[in-house]
Amino acid sequence: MCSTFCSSIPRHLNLTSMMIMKPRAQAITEPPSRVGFLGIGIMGSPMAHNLLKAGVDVTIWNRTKSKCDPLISLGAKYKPSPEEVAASCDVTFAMLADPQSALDVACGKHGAVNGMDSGKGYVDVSTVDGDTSKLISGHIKSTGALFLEAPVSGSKKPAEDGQLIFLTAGDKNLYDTVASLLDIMGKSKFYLGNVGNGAAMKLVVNMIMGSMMASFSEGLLLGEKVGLDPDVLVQVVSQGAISAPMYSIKGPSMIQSRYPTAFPLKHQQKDLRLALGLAESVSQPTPIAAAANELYKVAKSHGLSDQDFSAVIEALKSKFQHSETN
Ligand SMILES: NC(=O)C1=CN([C@@H]2O[C@H](COP(=O)(O)OP(=O)(O)OC[C@H]3O[C@@H](n4cnc5c(N)ncnc54)[C@H](OP(=O)(O)O)[C@@H]3O)[C@@H](O)[C@H]2O)C=CC1
Ligand SMILES: O=CCCC(=O)O
Repeated sequence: MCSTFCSSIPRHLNLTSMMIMKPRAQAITEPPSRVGFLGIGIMGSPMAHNLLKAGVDVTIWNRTKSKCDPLISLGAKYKPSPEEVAASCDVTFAMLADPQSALDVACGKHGAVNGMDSGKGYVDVSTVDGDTSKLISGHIKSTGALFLEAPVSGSKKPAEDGQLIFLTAGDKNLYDTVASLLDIMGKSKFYLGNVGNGAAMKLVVNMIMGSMMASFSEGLLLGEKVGLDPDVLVQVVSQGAISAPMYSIKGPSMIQSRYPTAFPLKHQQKDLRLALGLAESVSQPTPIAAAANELYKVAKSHGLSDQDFSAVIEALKSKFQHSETN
């Protein structure tokens, strides 16, 4: 029985991966007593808030200080640099926009590396490529500290609800140490082995998601042009084999040309770009993701970077198609 089951698991995941569902009880077992959080944006803010609500001693930093104010008023401590946060905490989380900002905050002037030491840990939950993650890991580990990459699946609402999915890789000791913190912020966590595997898993998942949203956008607009009721189309899609929460959650507002930001379009395009780089590195053809990436680039060029990624549908509307060809 086991050999049949085990042989159905991809070989590279078989020995190093495991998924642990969130235990029902939320008890914290020996958590790090002082936790840092760098990057208080759409995701970082609710994640740090959930730690605070669970009674964790949280110290925060954000490039734009004003975004820290609501959490400070709820009891978070504040330090004026990543270095000072890392120096004052046992474990520091980072939720930054992209590879460059993740690198700057970890390794730049007054970066977290300067405050790290043996006995401390750094958990990067930003979505970056494997090479960036390995670079940050190398700098952190050169101080004697431990490193875990832990990008998340799930958006603003799951972050608020403590329902994220952590895709972790790196130091298993640190994974074990922060497990109870991940359980506060998420509903499940995967440990995937060496640094780079968490980033790769995240990029593959978001590559699929970006293409799905682009395809959904085409379907909505085609349906509308041939006279179908878009609300009924969303219902039909939501009940069949291609049903995905994303369609029923985003569809109704897309029909009204509204894109309240949960996952910024610029970050989805960044993830497609990084996923295409990953595919290139192993000569894997990804023509659908490449076409989707072009669409997100068009949307960005029309000022939609900070809208939700569902705004990619705008890039398919005739006003934008015409301006592209004129
Ligand atoms: N939103 C979502 O649904 C999800 C996002 N992600 C990923 O999580 C990460 C954060 O996303 P999200 O919270 O949505 O994004 P936001 O744009 O809301 O937050 C980005 C954060 O990065 C900081 N930042 C950006 N550039 C720099 C820089 N040069 N130096 C220092 N700090 C910088 C921002 O600081 P400042 O406030 O000063 O601009 C902010 O704290 C991204 O990697 C994204 O791909 C993953 C899962 C879901
Ligand atoms: O990186 C963003 C992912 C958003 C989601 O998983 O819903």
